[in-house]
Amino acid sequence: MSDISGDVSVPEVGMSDEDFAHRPTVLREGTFEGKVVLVSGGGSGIGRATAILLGRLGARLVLCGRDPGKLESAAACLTRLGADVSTHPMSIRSPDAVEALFAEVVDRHGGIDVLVNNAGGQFAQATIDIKPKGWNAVVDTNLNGTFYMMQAGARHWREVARPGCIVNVVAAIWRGMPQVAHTCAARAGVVFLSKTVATEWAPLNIRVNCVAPGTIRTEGFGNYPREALASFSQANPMLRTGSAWDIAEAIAYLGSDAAGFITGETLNVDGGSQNWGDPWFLGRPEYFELNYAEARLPTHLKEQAR
Ligand SMILES: CCCCCCCCCCC/C=C/C(=O)SCCNC(=O)CCNC(=O)[C@H](O)C(C)(C)COP(=O)(O)OP(=O)(O)OC[C@H]1O[C@@H](n2cnc3c(N)ncnc32)[C@H](O)[C@@H]1OP(=O)(O)O
Ligand SMILES: NC(=O)C1=CN([C@@H]2O[C@H](COP(=O)(O)OP(=O)(O)OC[C@H]3O[C@@H](n4cnc5c(N)ncnc54)[C@H](OP(=O)(O)O)[C@@H]3O)[C@@H](O)[C@H]2O)C=CC1
Repeated sequence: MSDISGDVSVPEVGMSDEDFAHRPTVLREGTFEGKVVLVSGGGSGIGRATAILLGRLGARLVLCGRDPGKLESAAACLTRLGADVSTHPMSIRSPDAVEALFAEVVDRHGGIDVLVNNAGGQFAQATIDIKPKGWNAVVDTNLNGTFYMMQAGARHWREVARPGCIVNVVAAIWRGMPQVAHTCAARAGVVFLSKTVATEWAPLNIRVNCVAPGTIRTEGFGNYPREALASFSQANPMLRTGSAWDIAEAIAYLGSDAAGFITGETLNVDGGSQNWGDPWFLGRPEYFELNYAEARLPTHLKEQAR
């Protein structure tokens, strides 16, 4: 599949395992040799691409997520590529499940070197309509779940007195994200949690950074209506979506020794969405049409225009 969709209507979804297995990378073979890397949400999309890239670079992989089938399928691919991999079905929303995960991984692999907190997700809804249960589900996954994983990682590294590294996948939230306010708030929480613990945990030799993707074509796109997908290609000045590989390479960089003096940072991999463009998760409301005529202006703006 081409890197540039060239189609500003609806982007194609996803690169294949075959692409991930063979795509050239600037990262040196053996960069992660001897390292154990835990990737949450490693069964699909960005997490899967990251696991395959790191596996190619020598990492031993630990994949977690809720769906055992997705994890097994990713593990089969990694095994074919010669990587050592274990899978752990669980939800990051359960602090007990997170604790059990770390115990299992330490038991099986002897420890963890890099933690990639990629698991997450949301649903699109106007903020005014979000119910408490929906708000809590999204905050619980993206903020609380990520916190449990980060804290478990830090406790592990403190206990074994070994250096650690955390890379959190957030989103390019810097101008707000209409129609997904819950995830915007949760990701902002993760960014500032990361900045905070980057300082608190520096004495433990733990680095903490984030990668903020713009619109990246993955299986996750299947959760959004066609109108949203059309806007995803128009959410940045490059007028295209990114690939899971774009994010995997950024995660690999921040997780490697090449980024040894970087902590508390957020790397945007978003095609410039901070500067121009806007994704609409339910489609663009009429109010925000760019070529509106005065006749379509809402009453308060018509009055101002007179
Ligand atoms: C301005 C410049 C910006 C630049 C660019 C910024 C970057 C843009 C980002 C681009 C696009 C992002 C894409 C992705 O993130 S792809 C990854 C997507 N994957 C997912 O989102 C996973 C799918 N989602 C979920 O699994 C769920 O949403 C959820 C996270 C909530 C899972 O939790 P849980 O399993 O507990 O959820 P439930 O299904 O039980 O639902 C709980 C309650 O949540 C409410 N809800 C859930 N779904 C919906 C919906 N579709 N609509 C409305 N409400 C929903 C509801 O209250 C549920 O409870 P009830 O069912 O009892 O009512
Ligand atoms: N694609 C994009 O445009 C963007 C994506 N992101 C974020 O990047 C991350 C990866 O998304 P992407 O690869 O695109 O989409 P996916 O939907 O493929 O990935 C989300 C992953 O998170 C896992 N997950 C969700 N909830 C939980 C949970 N409670 N416990 C454990 N695992 C969980 C899912 O696995 P399972 O279902 O098996 O639990 C899945 O593998 C997400 O956090 C997403 O929100 C951010 C900005 C843009």
